Amino acid sequence: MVTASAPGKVYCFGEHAVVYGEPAIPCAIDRRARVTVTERADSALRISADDLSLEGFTVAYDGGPEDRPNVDAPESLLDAAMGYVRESIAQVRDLLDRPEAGFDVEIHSEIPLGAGLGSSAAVTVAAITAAAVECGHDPDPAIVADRAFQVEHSVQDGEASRADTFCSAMGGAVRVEGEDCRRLEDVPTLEFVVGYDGGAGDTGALVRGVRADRDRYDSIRETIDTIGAVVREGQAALEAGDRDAIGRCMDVNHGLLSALGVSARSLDAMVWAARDGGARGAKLTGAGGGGCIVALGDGPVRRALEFSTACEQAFATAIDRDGVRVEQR
Ligand SMILES: Nc1ncnc2c1ncn2[C@@H]1O[C@H](COP(=O)(O)OP(=O)(O)O)[C@@H](O)[C@H]1O
Ligand SMILES: C[C@@](O)(CCOP(=O)(O)O)CC(=O)O
Ligand SMILES: [Mg+2]
Repeated sequence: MVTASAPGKVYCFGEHAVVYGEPAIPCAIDRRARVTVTERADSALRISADDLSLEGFTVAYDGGPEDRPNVDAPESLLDAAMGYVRESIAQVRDLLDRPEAGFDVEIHSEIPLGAGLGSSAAVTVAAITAAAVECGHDPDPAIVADRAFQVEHSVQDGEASRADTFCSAMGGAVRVEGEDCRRLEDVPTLEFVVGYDGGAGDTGALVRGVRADRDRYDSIRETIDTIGAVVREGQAALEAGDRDAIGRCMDVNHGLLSALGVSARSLDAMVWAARDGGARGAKLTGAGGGGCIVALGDGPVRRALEFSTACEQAFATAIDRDGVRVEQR
């Protein structure tokens, strides 16, 4: 039995535009998904996920060619909920050339689902690591990041960048531009507050919507280019430790994400509540549509968010310098 954990993330800058080759800078945060994997004597896959918004359930796949789950829930719901774990196991079977390997997989996560904090990447990175280590193979985090990207790419119908998965595997602040992924070592300790509206967005659908508009409108292509320019300014601000400049870039980035159509009334309300509470900058994080915002600030910002009717939960968080970790083997 092996347990691995991997962090969620916030985007300082660059979500959505990163899908089209612009740079992005996500930061790992101190909220983790923990996945425990035990190899089975047969080739079945049994997944237990008690934090799922569908109230938590266990599904078992028989591992045969049909490979259908044995629980009574609509297939589309199960596929959406379990796709990341099934594909993670498929990647490990491929990596280790063990197509018949069977596993019990148990997931516990502190990261709200579909809220822009990268729960899917964290679950995927932790599941791949735990399953590989359980089979006696200690994978390099860069290999895990690449395999986890393949998972997100396939589950999200080809609509994924390497940003979330690389960040979760490596930890810290990272910069991703196409295939070029690296850690940023000179980023100061930043105090973030996350505001969560209790809702979620559909990452695949939101990315497809932006892509359709980008194919149709020059203004959307230019907005995406401009997000790239903001990320470059934001990187310089981060490396200089200039919090006012970092905050300004976050504010501009939020405006540009609104222009792409991926914000929401609740996200805008939380962004303004955070700014009213003294945040140096605030923006939505992740795919948008609902879920979380990230603000640069501390206690007063958290309290301002708690008073906002749009906000269901607010918490302080910090950059987690650790990426994926084997917790128990
Ligand atoms: N605790 C969990 N247990 C099982 N699956 C999870 C868990 N957390 C996340 N997932 C998977 O990730 C999906 C959410 O990913 P996504 O829409 O990309 O949003 P985000 O990555 O921003 O949280 C969930 O629908 C589910 O498939
Ligand atoms: C919109 C996007 O840039 C980030 C999605 O982040 P999240 O899954 O909402 O946490 C998509 C991607 O980079 O794969
Ligand atoms: Mg995701």
